[in-house]
Amino acid sequence: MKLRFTKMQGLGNDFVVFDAIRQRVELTPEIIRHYADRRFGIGCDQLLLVEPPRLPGTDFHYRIFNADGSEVEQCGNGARCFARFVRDQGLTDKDEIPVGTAAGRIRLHVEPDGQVRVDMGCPELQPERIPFLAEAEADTYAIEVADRALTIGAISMGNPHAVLIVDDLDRAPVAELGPLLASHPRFPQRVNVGFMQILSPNQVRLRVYERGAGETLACGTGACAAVVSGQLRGHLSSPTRVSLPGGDLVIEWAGPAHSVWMTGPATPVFQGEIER
Ligand SMILES: N[C@@H](CCC[C@H](N)C(=O)O)C(=O)O
Repeated sequence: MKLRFTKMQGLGNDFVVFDAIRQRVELTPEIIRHYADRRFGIGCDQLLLVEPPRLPGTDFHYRIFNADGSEVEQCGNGARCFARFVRDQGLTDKDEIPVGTAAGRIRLHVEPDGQVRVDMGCPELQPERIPFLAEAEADTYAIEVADRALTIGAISMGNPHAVLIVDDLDRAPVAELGPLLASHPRFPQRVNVGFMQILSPNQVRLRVYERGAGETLACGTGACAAVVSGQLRGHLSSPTRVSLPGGDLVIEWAGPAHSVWMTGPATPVFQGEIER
């Protein structure tokens, strides 16, 4: 028996997407790691499952798994690919699609030019809800990593993010500090680590070392978290263009208690079948 899948990408952050409404998809961490493997499997940063709705007022449920097999709460580039997938597969003809994830509800808007605009919900800043071990909520936190004193922003977009500001993104120690921060004991569920260079109040450059996937070409929730952190620190104003190695996203945020909006592309790459 074979399983049908679609390979998709959002700014080079790539996904294997399964329709789990019209076919039975059984996954274990080991199977996910196999499908995600770029040599022995299909290859992806994350695997996405399209399921029937679970939350009232939603049309679908959306599950996300990192390449290491871990299930996560949220994925921004994946959300845009999800919207494109359910329309391309004839699962909906709506332009506005309410979807449930492990982090709650998100709303996907397919624009006339094919870009997808996503209401990613409100950022969570309380340390215990990120989760991050800290005495009290703050815009920045001091943290020690490999004998270095760093300053980070800590934010949840449904999934946890640490954001560092750097002077020169090309020389940022992503490969060195990314894995150390991603598994830092103050982040009990690990964390995605963003390195942001500020070019102007409305433009930044960003690289993200993702929990469970390593450095990717783009991270949608990472872009949202970076802009929230930049605004909280007084460096940015809305909207902000975020230039990632794989391309640009536009992020809008009107401040605390408001949703973060993300706009960007979603592209199918190919369809295939794989042995179950
Ligand atoms: N690439 C994603 C985020 C995927 C999940 C993340 N690695 C995590 O573990 O939280 C995005 O575009 O947001």
